[in-house]
Amino acid sequence: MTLLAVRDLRKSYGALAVTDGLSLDVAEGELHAIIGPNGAGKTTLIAQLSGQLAPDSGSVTFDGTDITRTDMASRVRAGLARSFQITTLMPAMTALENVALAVQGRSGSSFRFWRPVAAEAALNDQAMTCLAQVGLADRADRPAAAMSHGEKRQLELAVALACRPRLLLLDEPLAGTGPQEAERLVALLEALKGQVTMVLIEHDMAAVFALADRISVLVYGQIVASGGPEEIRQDPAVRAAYLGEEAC
Ligand SMILES: Nc1ncnc2c1ncn2[C@@H]1O[C@H](COP(=O)(O)OP(=O)(O)OP(=O)(O)O)[C@@H](O)[C@H]1O
Repeated sequence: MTLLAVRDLRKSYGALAVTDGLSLDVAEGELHAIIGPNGAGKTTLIAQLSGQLAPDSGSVTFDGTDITRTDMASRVRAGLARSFQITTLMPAMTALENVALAVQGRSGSSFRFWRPVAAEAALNDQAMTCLAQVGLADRADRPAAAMSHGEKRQLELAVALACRPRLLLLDEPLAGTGPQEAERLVALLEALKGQVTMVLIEHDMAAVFALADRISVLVYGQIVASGGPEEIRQDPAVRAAYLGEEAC
């Protein structure tokens, strides 16, 4: 089943068509990577999918509903969440508190019928589940500011998961991480596969080809190829436009 369908999306800055008639289908359950050279329009596309940026024309449909003109908060409530390059962690708060805040944000007033102590316990339980999902259960009491870069990225993922997304938009999750941190994050994303549909933008090609079920290649604002990792690796147009022989 197609969870996210993008049709003929267009966004220009002056004469520069950054998204140029882009169409894309993301199937429920898959990890769909979007790759492309610098300036191809990947971040601009994610911004339009998350609702941060309005397209000039075209449509975005999520789970059968047209969300092209829906704001970010409504998209998050509908199950479309974005992580990385946007999440701001509260540095002085612990990992648990950061995630609990996100759980509370998603739940709205649903905890108000509980006694305060029980409400806090339920909130923390849910937050702990998200921390455990990203391998940070033993860091629950650590302030975000005291965490390593890689741990912060894991925590951002836990915050995104607290929104219980059906589709997670991941914008360069490995950026700025060292080899060991990157390895841990890749293992984490691998473990999340199947639990949540993911759209991944990532420059680390080894990670992309290891993780993706399908890859779409974005060049000059258009998807020039979509397919499984092997298909994309062998595609002559992709090799010419982007990957380069040394990457194949
Ligand atoms: N607000 C803006 N105003 C004008 N031009 C912009 C704006 N945002 C992006 N651009 C231009 O649009 C093009 C695509 O940018 P975008 O950041 O989406 O590419 P990208 O594929 O994510 O690149 P990278 O891989 O380097 O992150 C670039 O040429 C960029 O300079």
